[in-house]
Amino acid sequence: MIYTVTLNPSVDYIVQVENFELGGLNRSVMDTKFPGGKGINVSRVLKRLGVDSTALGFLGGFTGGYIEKFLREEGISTDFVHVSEDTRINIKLKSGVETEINGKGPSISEAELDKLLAQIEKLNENDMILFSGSIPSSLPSTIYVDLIKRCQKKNIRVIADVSGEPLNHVIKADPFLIKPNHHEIGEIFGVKVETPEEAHKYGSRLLDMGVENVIISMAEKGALFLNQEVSYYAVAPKGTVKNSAGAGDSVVAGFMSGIAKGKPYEEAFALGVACGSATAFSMELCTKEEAEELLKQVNVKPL
Ligand SMILES: Nc1ncnc2c1ncn2[C@@H]1O[C@H](COP(=O)(O)OP(=O)(O)O)[C@@H](O)[C@H]1O
Ligand SMILES: O=P(O)(O)OC[C@H]1O[C@](O)(COP(=O)(O)O)[C@@H](O)[C@@H]1O
Repeated sequence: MIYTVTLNPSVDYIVQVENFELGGLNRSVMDTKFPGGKGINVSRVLKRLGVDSTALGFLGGFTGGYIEKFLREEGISTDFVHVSEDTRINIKLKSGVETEINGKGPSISEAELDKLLAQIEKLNENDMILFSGSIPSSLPSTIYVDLIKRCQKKNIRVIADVSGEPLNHVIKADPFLIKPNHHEIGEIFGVKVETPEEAHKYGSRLLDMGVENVIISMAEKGALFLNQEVSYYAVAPKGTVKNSAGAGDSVVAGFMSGIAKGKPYEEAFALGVACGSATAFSMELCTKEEAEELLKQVNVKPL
């Protein structure tokens, strides 16, 4: 079974304003909301690709209730720990450019965390688990390392999509796969990463530190896949961006679905890139049909 863990889910409030004026009264020309948070997006895209997963993490309040109901209506299996504070709302403001305000999220008590740890203890060797997204402020930045180690003791394959300080910890915990974007990998090494060649250079350093596989996504420039045996680069398909929130999560979902179906890394990676771009070109997460259509344009080359 595949498990996705979202410690800090969100309701994503997507609002479009023409000529946004800071400090003024702005009225939206379009607004909508979706369940969000990285693992949740991955579970939703996996479902569309025909792969089942169970979504874990913390949900609370009316926002948490909305997410849980939405996921169940999509046929996604969920087993969230219910917490006393409300799940956050993240604002995705579109006005020519995309601006995001992500909330800090509810605080998680020790008893609530213990419930998640007990769920992890029940997982089995053939399971695959994704840890992704920010960490609620009441939990330590090393929490993912603790969770990863518990999974590794059971030989569970661990994928992590995290950023900032938690990423610095996770890269030392020998995960099966991480998926930083080019800004996030640049932050690890205190450099700017702008070209596939630069991404390759710093991705290789992560492999030397013990990470088994690395996908570095580079928005409109596409993505790289690296491990000790191969390095691939895929240029992103061309199209008009409607809402890029969830594009990175879709790369992870496409790749995980390929792995779950026993495809070689090269194919799983190509599907990941197609899913990422298909999500960027739609208001919501990509459908299977949209991803398969774009897959025809994804050309994976050795780098
Ligand atoms: N402007 C774009 N044009 C085409 N594809 C895009 C664009 N933005 C994102 N993508 C696709 O989505 C993937 C993930 O995007 P990226 O912005 O790097 O991830 P994240 O959301 O994690 O920051 C890219 O590898 C690419 O396939
Ligand atoms: O946990 P974080 O880092 O605040 O990110 C949460 C946000 O990221 C998303 O999961 C989208 O992530 P990506 O654009 O990286 O795929 C949103 O749904 C959510 O609002």
